[in-house]
Amino acid sequence: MSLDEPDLAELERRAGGTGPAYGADAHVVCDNLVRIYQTQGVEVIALQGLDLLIGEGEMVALVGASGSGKSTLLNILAGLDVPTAGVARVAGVDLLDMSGRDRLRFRRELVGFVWQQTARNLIPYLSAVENVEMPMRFAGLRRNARRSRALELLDLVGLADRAAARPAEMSGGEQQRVAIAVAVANGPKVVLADEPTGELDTATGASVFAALRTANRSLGVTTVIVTHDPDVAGNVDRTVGIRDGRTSSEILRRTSESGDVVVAEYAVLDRAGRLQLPRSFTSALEMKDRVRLELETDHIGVWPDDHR
Ligand SMILES: Nc1ncnc2c1ncn2[C@@H]1O[C@H](COP(=O)(O)OP(=O)(O)OP(=O)(O)O)[C@@H](O)[C@H]1O
Repeated sequence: MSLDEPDLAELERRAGGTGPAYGADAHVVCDNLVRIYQTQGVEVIALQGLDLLIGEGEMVALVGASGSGKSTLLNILAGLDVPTAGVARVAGVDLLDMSGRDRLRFRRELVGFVWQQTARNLIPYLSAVENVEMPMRFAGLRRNARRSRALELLDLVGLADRAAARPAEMSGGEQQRVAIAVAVANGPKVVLADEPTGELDTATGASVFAALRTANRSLGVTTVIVTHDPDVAGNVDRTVGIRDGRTSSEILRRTSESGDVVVAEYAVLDRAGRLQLPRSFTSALEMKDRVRLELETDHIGVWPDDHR
């Protein structure tokens, strides 16, 4: 047998089709994720086979109309809700196959949260530094180590001088920045933020995004943010659009060689080759039910059905 020829194990692997699994290297994997809610005999399909891969250390925003499934997805990634079918994996942990104890450990050690309601993030009668220390207390870190790490994290989010302030003495933006320090206190692998700037004005919201970005870059923590903020694409690596419980579009932010930030929008092509055309495009050309496709050398043309 020549050296170039595959050996038996390789042939078996190819025959069995057991190549690397979808998203084998990704830090967050959603593969054909389905979540169906049953309320009073009525079924609501909140996620309809959603695919999403997020790399380690990436900062991604999830956007989409109200009811498109963003919070459902975030709650699943947080280990707070269980999908009906599909695969959901975060930092190597399979979220469909976990005991109650594993789930608790996952939520305490591997993920950090920032919620929209500032009051849900912080304990009102504790100072900023005591709030940041709280998760480390649960994790059993000693007092001195806790205090110095908490002060470091407050410095990271630009609040070194507010360590002694209680939540009521801080602005909404400052409270959310403390909440980011709390979320990363125990060194989670992933930070999940649900509308962290939802209650803030644009300028204050920008300071919260900046703090999330600093935490993401300096700690290397994968960051997923649900937001309605229209300017978010300029603040994150990738903006994923969710429509009707599926990923439908992506906006990528890249820095060109000359240092300019280039933002480009793409439609998502799923593994079955399905593409969701933007509603504004299909309605502008009155496309309905079916379209005609033509393969050109470097693109595919899509025309309205001319036999209607
Ligand atoms: N606990 C639940 N029971 C029944 N239906 C639910 C439940 N949670 C969400 N849904 C439904 O699932 C769908 C997706 O909801 P979800 O909250 O994930 O959307 P969203 O994109 O986060 O919306 P918003 O931007 O308004 O928060 C909606 O139709 C919603 O009514």
